[in-house]
Amino acid sequence: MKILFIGVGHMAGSLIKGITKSTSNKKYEIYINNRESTVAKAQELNVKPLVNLEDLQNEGIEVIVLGVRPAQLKEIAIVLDQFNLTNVTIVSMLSGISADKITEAFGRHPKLKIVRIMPNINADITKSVTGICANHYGEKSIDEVFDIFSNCGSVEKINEDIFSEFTISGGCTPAYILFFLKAFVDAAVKSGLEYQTALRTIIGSFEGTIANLKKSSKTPEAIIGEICVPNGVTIEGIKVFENSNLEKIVFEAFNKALKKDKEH
Ligand SMILES: NC(=O)C1=CN([C@@H]2O[C@H](COP(=O)(O)OP(=O)(O)OC[C@H]3O[C@@H](n4cnc5c(N)ncnc54)[C@H](OP(=O)(O)O)[C@@H]3O)[C@@H](O)[C@H]2O)C=CC1
Ligand SMILES: O=C(O)[C@@H]1CCC=N1
Repeated sequence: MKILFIGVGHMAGSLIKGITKSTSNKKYEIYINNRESTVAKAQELNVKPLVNLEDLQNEGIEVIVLGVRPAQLKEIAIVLDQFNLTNVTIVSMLSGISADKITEAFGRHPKLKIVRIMPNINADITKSVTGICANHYGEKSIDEVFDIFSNCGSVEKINEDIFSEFTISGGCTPAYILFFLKAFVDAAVKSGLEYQTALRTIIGSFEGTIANLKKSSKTPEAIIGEICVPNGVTIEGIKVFENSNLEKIVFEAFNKALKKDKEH
């Protein structure tokens, strides 16, 4: 299957690395277009450059993955709309842009097959959690698109009416988790730990805790209870989180991002 990625920045680059890393049977032929840097990026990622988008028909491209920013959809849709896209599936990773809005942008193709995905930046190490949904015409292609992105981690079918909520939960949380992790590293460094030691220690603690939670049947609250020795040390930090209403802060951050996603 021939797949063309248009717009190869952080997210599409991570997805391409994930797909090329885990596809052992050479099932996919990956092409990219990233304006002037098409050839250089193709070399870097070891995929094929498609410098002129007019060649997409001659090359027999079956799936076009849009990796541009939401604000760049219109300019790319105008270009693609000139071609016959009857046998092409458009895959969009654009946050907040509904399948209907994508169809609107492609004015000449009212029956465009559209599949939306919401991956995260961990795709290159095949650890993305990717949401997927399709419009009516794209339903026929959803399973093959599901298979493509299964090479980047797990994939969840999500109703489009809850796609924004998935976006914050799966797409944004890597940044929020790293923000939290960094705050701990900074605190440890301020307390006197050397930076690399602090980073190694906090990363190790995150990794171990997540692995433990995954294999355990216990809830996060139960494990917190086991760590907080009565009258011990950990509980003092938990009290600060509780008194500063950290949960409310997280809820507000989640909902602020959600509102923005729904505003598009
Ligand atoms: N970053 C993330 O973690 C996630 C991002 N997403 C979604 O992925 C999309 C891309 O995000 P991200 O990778 O972070 O953004 P980037 O800005 O890193 O990547 C966008 C890329 O598109 C290229 N581009 C822009 N216009 C065109 C065009 N007309 N033709 C060809 N290439 C073009 C840019 O090239 P140039 O360098 O020349 O400007 C750039 O390389 C967004 O829609 C976002 O919502 C989804 C989930 C997670
Ligand atoms: O910040 C963004 O808009 C994108 C969508 C999900 C993660 N990054």
